[in-house]
Amino acid sequence: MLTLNHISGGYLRKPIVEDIHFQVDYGEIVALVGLNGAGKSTTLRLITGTLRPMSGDITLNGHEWLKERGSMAHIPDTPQLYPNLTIKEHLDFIMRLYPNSSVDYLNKQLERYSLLPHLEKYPYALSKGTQQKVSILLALLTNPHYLIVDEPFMGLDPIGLSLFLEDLHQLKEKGTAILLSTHLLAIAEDLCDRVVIINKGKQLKYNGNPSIHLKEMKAGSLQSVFFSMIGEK
Ligand SMILES: Nc1ncnc2c1ncn2[C@@H]1O[C@H](COP(=O)(O)OP(=O)(O)OP(=O)(O)O)[C@@H](O)[C@H]1O
Repeated sequence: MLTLNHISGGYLRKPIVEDIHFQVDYGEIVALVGLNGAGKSTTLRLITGTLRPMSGDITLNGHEWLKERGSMAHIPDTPQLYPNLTIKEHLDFIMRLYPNSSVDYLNKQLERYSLLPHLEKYPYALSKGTQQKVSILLALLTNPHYLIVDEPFMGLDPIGLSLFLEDLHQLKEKGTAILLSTHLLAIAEDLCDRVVIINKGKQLKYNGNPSIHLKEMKAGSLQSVFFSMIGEK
């Protein structure tokens, strides 16, 4: 499991998030939600190693983060593709780095996400949503034990969104621990097992718990619980 042990972190020595403490179990999908600027992306950057925690630590399966880092995949909010590589070259690169990736799976996914016409193109020639699909596929090909996804649903068209939701369900079934940040509370409510709320850099507690177990949530929708927890109407 992915464990955040009371981590704090930020930029230029200024803490943005403080004392964040929760876990994501294997086979579980957890959503990180909060208003703009609450600290969701900062928290995800601490987990993926783009930022170093100022205090606290992160463990993967009880081990030091660095030792297990290779089993984590990340889908950033803005696709980060290499400008000088075609889509096919990106895929070849990942297939070489992860020799256990399946060519059949790759071909199936290229077809499902309608990426076959784009293989010889460079990233700049693709729409944002198509770049997002490539970014998703690159992460899926690594067969991750931990998947960290920042705002995954925004650029996707309705077909891409439904395919990606299917893939997330499938990864969950296979036992991947999935953490995603989103503003789409209705999707989070449908898809996720638990929700962690961050407000102004602090993690809010729900009935004394570090997260909301959606199955056990009694009062109303996630949206109404979210608004009442952050103190908005
Ligand atoms: N690279 C950076 N340097 C300095 N401050 C930053 C940087 N990135 C984010 N911040 C600040 O950290 C705070 C939290 O930002 P963060 O991106 O983590 O929020 P978020 O919850 O992901 O917001 P959103 O929902 O708008 O994406 C904001 O005040 C933001 O201005």
